[in-house]
Amino acid sequence: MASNDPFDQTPSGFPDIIRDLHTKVVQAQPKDLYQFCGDYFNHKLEEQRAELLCLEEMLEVSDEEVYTSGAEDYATSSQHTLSTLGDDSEEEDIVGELQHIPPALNRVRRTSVSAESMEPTDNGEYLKMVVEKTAAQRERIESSISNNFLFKNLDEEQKKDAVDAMAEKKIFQGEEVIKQGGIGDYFYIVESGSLDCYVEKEGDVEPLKVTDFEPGASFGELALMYNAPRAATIVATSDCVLWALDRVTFRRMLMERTNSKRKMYEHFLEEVPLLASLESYEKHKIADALETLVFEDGEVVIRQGDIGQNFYIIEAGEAIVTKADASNFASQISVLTKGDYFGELALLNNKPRAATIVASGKLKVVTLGKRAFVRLLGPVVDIIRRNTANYRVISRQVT
Ligand SMILES: Nc1ncnc2c1ncn2[C@@H]1O[C@@H]2COP(=O)(O)O[C@H]2[C@H]1O
Repeated sequence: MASNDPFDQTPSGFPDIIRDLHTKVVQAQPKDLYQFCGDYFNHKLEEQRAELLCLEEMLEVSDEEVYTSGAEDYATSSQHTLSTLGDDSEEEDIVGELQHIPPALNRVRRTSVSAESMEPTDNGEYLKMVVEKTAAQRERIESSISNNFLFKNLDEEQKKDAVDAMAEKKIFQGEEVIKQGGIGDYFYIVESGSLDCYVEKEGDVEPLKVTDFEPGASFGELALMYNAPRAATIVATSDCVLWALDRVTFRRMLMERTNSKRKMYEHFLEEVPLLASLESYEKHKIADALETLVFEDGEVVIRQGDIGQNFYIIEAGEAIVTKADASNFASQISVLTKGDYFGELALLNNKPRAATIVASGKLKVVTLGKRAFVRLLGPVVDIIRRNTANYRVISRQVT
């Protein structure tokens, strides 16, 4: 007779997982149990993903490719695994292991990777992903990431790790790179081509295009950051070259900073009137690109007549706007406070700065470069243009 005890259905392996977690909990005595358990499972998922990526790629490439390329890299961490590849029974074990991967995880995307290894760090704490590539490919990645805000504050060593870990992915027009609801495997940077991003909400007749991506843009971070299903579908609108960064490297290198920047600016950006019509995801992308600057009382932020490259929003404090007439007589036009913006005219019309802005007391601003201004504030440029009409009125009053 079939047992009614639900614990009889416990999948094999589960008690071991719980026992291991239990041991770790007893050792760490965490204050926040849910967070600790969440972190534990995330870590396990990352380890599993890293191993699977490595195993899959090794099974795909020929032995010759594996042994000849990056032999140094394999010498330590992967030697025992590689040395088993020639042995049929061991290879079956590896294949068997892969077959136990949940089907969606098993659908790891193919890249034009010739060989890939996981390299132990000096302190042996984690493994680094190394995807073989040519000097020309490295140069192309370096140039692509130099256009991307998330990579801006990495030190040289971290940049090298990122370049090592990236894999080139060629996409044809019409191809779907990410499917909403799918599992997050890679974070992507666009080297060339363009892609559209669609979100389908429950009850929608069809997916809605929410944004598009051009060279220098990146996408695919959400599922990796939050261990959530893919939040959007991304389709190439032309042939594209993308650089794919695996989930483990992304989380180790970029997640913390991205997360903390988005959190840091979240509240402030919600309160900026100019950005009120933007979706919260668009505000997150703005947060990625923002830099905070602090000016002391009397310091000039922008000077009339200079060539300007930046756009500013006031985070705290006040700024005084003055404009000089033809005889160089300066009059105060207005006072800007928290949430107000300035510096847009020079970016919109490629002309020198039309006024001088000076800090009145301590002034904290966030700034966006011209490229980010164009890319991220595109949806509100009409509002900005409409607002500039006011300046013309003010400037007529002054002159
Ligand atoms: N409005 C949006 N909502 C959700 N994701 C978006 C949106 N616009 C762009 N995206 C990107 O689309 C990606 C789909 O995969 P991810 O959920 O991993 O990460 C998502 C974001 O990088």
